[in-house]
Amino acid sequence: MIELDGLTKRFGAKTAVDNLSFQVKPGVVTGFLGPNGAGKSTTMRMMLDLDNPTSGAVRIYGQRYRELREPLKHVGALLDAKAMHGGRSAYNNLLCLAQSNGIPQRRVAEVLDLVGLTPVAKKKSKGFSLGMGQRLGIAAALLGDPQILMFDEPVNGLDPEGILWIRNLMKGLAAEGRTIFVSSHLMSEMALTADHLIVIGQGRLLADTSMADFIHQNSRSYVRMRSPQQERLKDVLHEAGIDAVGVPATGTLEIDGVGAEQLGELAARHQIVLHELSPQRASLEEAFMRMTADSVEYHAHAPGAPGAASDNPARPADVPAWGAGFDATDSTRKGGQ
Ligand SMILES: Nc1ncnc2c1ncn2[C@@H]1O[C@H](COP(=O)(O)OP(=O)(O)OP(=O)(O)O)[C@@H](O)[C@H]1O
Repeated sequence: MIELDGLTKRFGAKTAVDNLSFQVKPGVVTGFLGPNGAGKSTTMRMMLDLDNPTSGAVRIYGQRYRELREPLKHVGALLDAKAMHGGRSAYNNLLCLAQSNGIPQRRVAEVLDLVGLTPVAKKKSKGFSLGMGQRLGIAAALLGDPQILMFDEPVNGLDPEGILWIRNLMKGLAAEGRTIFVSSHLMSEMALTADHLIVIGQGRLLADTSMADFIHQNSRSYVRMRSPQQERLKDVLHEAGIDAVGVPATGTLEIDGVGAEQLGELAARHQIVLHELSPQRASLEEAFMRMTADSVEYHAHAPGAPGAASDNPARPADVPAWGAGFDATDSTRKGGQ
């Protein structure tokens, strides 16, 4: 269990983290989300005592991180995969960490095997690719077999097989009763991995809720209809007092607040052929963009970019335009740090 109580961090006039209070509980994967500059990394650094809070506190098992004896046995963290000593081999990097934390040497080979780096264990880590560096960082986090694991952008640079591997690893570790806290910009990945979400914007807590509730509360669900008799269908819906919004790009109608069953039966009564009748479940990305729209500091202004279009009411025009490009551009940026 990790507890944050009124955690605040100011850099001069800038309040990076603003009175954050939440708990990260064991047995589930907790995702940590927020737009660029929201304060995620600063929060994680304070959790690990790498930065001092301006006020407030973080408690891990009721103690500060720096008060933990042999901390790697309690908390494993991947914050910056480049933190390794580049001139040392993967094996020696982990061996140094193990020795300074009273961890048996045999554990080094175990974690290298676990992350798939055994074949390059003797190679200097400065020659590692981004993905190999991530795996080495994850190996370091796992070294002390800790109950708490914190990962900042763990899938950054990993190939699809690596992404699947870390997803299953995190879920497996949570199923063992460990506390898993993970930040990522990859919304689709977060939706598959996290059970619970902490969302921050401009340093402040925006949500502390289950994944299902977050999506439910922050997004619109609707039914999509497509028919070769679109105009007739529109008229029938209109006569029934049902508002339908046309989406020219897809040639579909979108209907809020009426179930697919009712719409299907209405169409059938009027002998209208349907080519599509599908309830739309909102994505985490959409819910996230709706919730954080007001707290995004760095807006992209790409004319015509996905998300800027106003023809789809599921993604309103006031939502920032970094929609589909967000994952890719941001993980690249992170990787360049
Ligand atoms: N050492 C520092 N000195 C001054 N300002 C800082 C420092 N570290 C972070 N900040 C500022 O604090 C805010 C929060 O930054 P932080 O890196 O924690 O955000 P983040 O949510 O991790 O962002 P991203 O998703 O872009 O990595 C930003 O405005 C950042 O510029």
